[in-house]
Amino acid sequence: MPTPPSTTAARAAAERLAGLAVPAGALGRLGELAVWVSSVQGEVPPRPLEGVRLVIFAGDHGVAGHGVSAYPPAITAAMVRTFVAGRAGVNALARAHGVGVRVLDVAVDADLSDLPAEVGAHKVRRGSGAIHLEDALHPVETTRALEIGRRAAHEEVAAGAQLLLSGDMGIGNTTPAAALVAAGLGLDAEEVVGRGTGVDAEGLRRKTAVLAAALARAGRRADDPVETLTALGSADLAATVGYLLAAAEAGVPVLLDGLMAVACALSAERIAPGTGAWCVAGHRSPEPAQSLALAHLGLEPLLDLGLRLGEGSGAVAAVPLLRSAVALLRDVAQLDDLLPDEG
Ligand SMILES: Cc1cc2ncn([C@H]3O[C@H](COP(=O)(O)O)[C@@H](O)[C@H]3O)c2cc1C
Ligand SMILES: O=C(O)c1cccnc1
Repeated sequence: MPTPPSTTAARAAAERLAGLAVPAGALGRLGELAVWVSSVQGEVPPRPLEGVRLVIFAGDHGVAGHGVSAYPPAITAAMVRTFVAGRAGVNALARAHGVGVRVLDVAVDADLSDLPAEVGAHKVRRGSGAIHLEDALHPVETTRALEIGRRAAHEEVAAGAQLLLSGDMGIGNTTPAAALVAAGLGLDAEEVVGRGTGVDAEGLRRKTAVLAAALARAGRRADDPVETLTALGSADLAATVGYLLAAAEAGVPVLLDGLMAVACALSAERIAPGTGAWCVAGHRSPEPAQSLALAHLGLEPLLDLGLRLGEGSGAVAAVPLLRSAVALLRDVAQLDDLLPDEG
């Protein structure tokens, strides 16, 4: 279990915030955010956030062959190549905001061995199982995927990361991610299903049926969070869970993205209660399952832009807000220091 963020630092940060040369409460959520950064860093004022790193976990999903996405599975491998080339949506945002990007092929159903070796060095399998028909993974693969994600986080922390973001790439992945949320919160398919890349009414019906069949197939196995990953998740989602678990254990804060990141944070919280305290929510996705999971974790997203891209984009877009919060609590004078001494 992760140790909680420092309450001593949070108290001292709240005191510093209350004394700033601004009207009480005028910094709104930026003030709260600055206090949170202090508490996860254990430092007042908080340190400027250097080493902000995004790891994108890529993989294919058997359900993508069953009409649950508006796009074909071949997009997954093409987008992995695009991340490596620096030309995806999240690359543009990451360059604008000084965020380092790394992509890992955990379970893409394609041969990407021509890409730099580190991309596919820990590939678990080619595609995860179609969860309405079969388990996503063999239990040994779940363990391996969790370990790959943990290792990625440890490597980033060892290289100096002070804030970690996770990204996703995989056509069809909003289906297993919604299944993780349904399993974690005891909800039905209809309550968690969303349009993902933009399926039409017929697609939404198919996706709901796939989700309902998957949840029925998993049955009581959904009561156990690791079994849930095996039955209803995927290798790339399990790796993301491992990444979030390791970040919290290392005491490194996490900025969450959309549905996949938040479904994995919910899974991580089920495995190791307290993980969510190390997370802040970057944005609200239109996917209902993301809002349901955020509410359960007690997280209120910073941005609400109608963004439904994934890749870590909503987290990267929120990085300037975290940096703004830190700058305010570090650099603004104390009101008492501006006033002439009395007496
Ligand atoms: C060109 C393109 C780039 C993307 N980047 C992220 N996603 C996002 O959309 C997919 C999930 O939605 P669904 O479950 O409906 O397939 C994932 O690949 C996710 O990363 C993309 C999707 C497309 C088509
Ligand atoms: O919530 C997300 O991050 C999301 C939604 C739709 C498609 N891809 C990602």
